[in-house]
Amino acid sequence: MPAPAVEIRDLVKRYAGRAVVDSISLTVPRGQLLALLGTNGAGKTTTIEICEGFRRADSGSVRVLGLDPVADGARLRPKVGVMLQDGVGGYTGARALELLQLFGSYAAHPLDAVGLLDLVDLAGAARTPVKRLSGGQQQRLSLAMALISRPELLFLDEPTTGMDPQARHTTWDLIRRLRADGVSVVLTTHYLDEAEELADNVIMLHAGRIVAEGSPAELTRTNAVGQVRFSARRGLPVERLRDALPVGSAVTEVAPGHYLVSAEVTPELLAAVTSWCASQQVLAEGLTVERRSLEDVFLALTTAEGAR
Ligand SMILES: Nc1ncnc2c1ncn2[C@@H]1O[C@H](COP(=O)(O)OP(=O)(O)OP(=O)(O)O)[C@@H](O)[C@H]1O
Repeated sequence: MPAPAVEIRDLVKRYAGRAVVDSISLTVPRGQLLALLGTNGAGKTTTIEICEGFRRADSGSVRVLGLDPVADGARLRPKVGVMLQDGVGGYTGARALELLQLFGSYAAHPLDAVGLLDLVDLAGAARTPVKRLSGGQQQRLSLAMALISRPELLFLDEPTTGMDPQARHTTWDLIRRLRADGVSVVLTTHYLDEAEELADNVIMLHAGRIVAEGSPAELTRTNAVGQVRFSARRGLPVERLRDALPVGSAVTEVAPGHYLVSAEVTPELLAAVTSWCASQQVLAEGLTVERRSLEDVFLALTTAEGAR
């Protein structure tokens, strides 16, 4: 069995005595995509830059494709693609295609630079100096630079920040294709829909610690209470409806004739709401179900943590 793509145990990184990564452990199995979510300054970039060998840990162990990112850096680099937050920062004088070809020249079996530029929708900008590319175009070039060496593992630091919606969707499709080809991916993002769309697993970081982890479905199921709304005549006895629902449900008349049920949303819950209404000769109109998104879970967890 090959070693996991990434294996981190009890990782600690301190600046001026303050732990900005505070005893984090995680594993990314081969071929999977992990999304690291977190508030600003949560420690996402620090964690992945330690995995990339750009920063050193104060304690804990980090193995990337079974190797030590610092001691085995020379063996690891050809296997790993890295997209930094400011990926083309140092190369603004070069033209897009030239820069990509330069990166390809470092790799043993590079992808074709022209084809790759096309894949990230930059064929028309091949001869444009990098400094004249828009922010979103620079991001796409930076992604191509991470891909040209055919990496086994990709680190993408906020890959779609600054992209327009169309470019984001193109990038998501590309990431999905890479993942389908067996490439392992670790990405950081502030876009919770991005994590929900792409990730096998999500880790939420706050102030250097993991506050939640699981698949997007697990996180939204286990950490979230959903909502059911409906309209009916005013003044229904909400306590009696609540008593007919699973323990932990709450029912309020939020405005005259408008009702809100907060509970874990299951088929049984909906059946219980509608059958109670039927028993009262009440027609529940405009019944809607709102499942909590990853964003709701994230806000709830980080707000609660922040308040401690
Ligand atoms: N070289 C450094 N020296 C001192 N403090 C640093 C250094 N690098 C990062 N930090 C601090 O470490 C903390 C974590 O930063 P990091 O960049 O890892 O967070 P992040 O989760 O990637 O944040 P963002 O979402 O804002 O990019 C921050 O408080 C940051 O100010």
